Amino acid sequence: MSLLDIKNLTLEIDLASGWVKALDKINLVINEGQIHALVGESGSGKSIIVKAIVGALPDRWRVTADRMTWRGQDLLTMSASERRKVIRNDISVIFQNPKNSLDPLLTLGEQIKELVPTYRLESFWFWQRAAEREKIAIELIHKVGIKDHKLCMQSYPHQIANDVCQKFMIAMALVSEPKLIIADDPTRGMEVTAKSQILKLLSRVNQVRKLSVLFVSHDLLAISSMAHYMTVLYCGQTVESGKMLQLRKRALHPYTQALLDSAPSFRKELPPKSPLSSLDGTIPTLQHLPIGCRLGPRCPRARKECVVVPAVRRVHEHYYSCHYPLHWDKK
Ligand SMILES: Nc1ncnc2c1ncn2[C@@H]1O[C@H](COP(=O)(O)OP(=O)(O)OP(=O)(O)O)[C@@H](O)[C@H]1O
Repeated sequence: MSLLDIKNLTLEIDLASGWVKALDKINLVINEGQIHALVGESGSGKSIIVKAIVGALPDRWRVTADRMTWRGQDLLTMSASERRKVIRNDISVIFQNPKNSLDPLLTLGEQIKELVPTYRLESFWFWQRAAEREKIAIELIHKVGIKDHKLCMQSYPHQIANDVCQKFMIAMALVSEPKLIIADDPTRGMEVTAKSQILKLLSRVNQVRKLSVLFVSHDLLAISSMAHYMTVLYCGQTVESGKMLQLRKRALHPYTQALLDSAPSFRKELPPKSPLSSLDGTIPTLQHLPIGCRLGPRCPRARKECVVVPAVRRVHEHYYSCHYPLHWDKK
């Protein structure tokens, strides 16, 4: 059974100009033990999908879906408190800017110890429990590769470097022994070494603990070597999803291909100093969404049929939404 199963998730936002569909029939399935990459340009709706999963959207926004289940339980019909309980027990989220997610007035040690769930404590007396919390926190801090646990635990969020803070967030995410970690662009703005350390850490967590990871990023290159499965978003629509290797080898959607082509490492035949290819134009704002396939105005293969939203098609485990997919030219 899949952990998370989302079918046709639609999110409408009320802007000054009226209601707009920020997410339009999004599909996302995450299986146990899988690293799933959710990829798309800035503004494609990755963060609001994360917020929709954990139920952190403003109440006035309209969320509908044909199916949105967590381990078979329907998230949409659950009461707010039931849903909070499910999320607290099973899902941990790591946000883009780790320092914004921490309390600036508490030391890191105080914050991680507070998160240790009581079921992980064996002692009865509170002073023994405090020591147990400390032990669990230190173990986790070491596990994520922070050597000086004392310095880390005594520091306030503003006193530590961003990459150490992100590793610490991963330690915090592991405290509750979740089934799924959602990492919302955790390496954004980091330099290459720090980025690769965070990626390796998440990959190790996945292998050692069999933990599922939903890795949200606009950086296809960063995650392509670690993710098993990938879903590509464009402007609030799912354009393609499938096994990472399959998508890299034979993408069917022009947008996925454009993303792959814009990453130098996927183009081995590229002569030095030649320009990287990219799609013309930019992602539209919510106020100016094109009708039908939202890639239409930027798509090199667009034809008149593209004013109708393409249905999801399936080839084995590979899903795509395009009237004129690559390699399948209509006569
Ligand atoms: N609170 C909000 N009010 C109005 N529109 C919003 C709000 N939050 C997000 N949006 C809009 O929803 C769309 C998707 O935003 P989202 O932050 O999910 O994109 P993203 O893919 O995560 O981008 P990034 O990679 O930059 O974080 C954008 O057009 C954004 O302007």
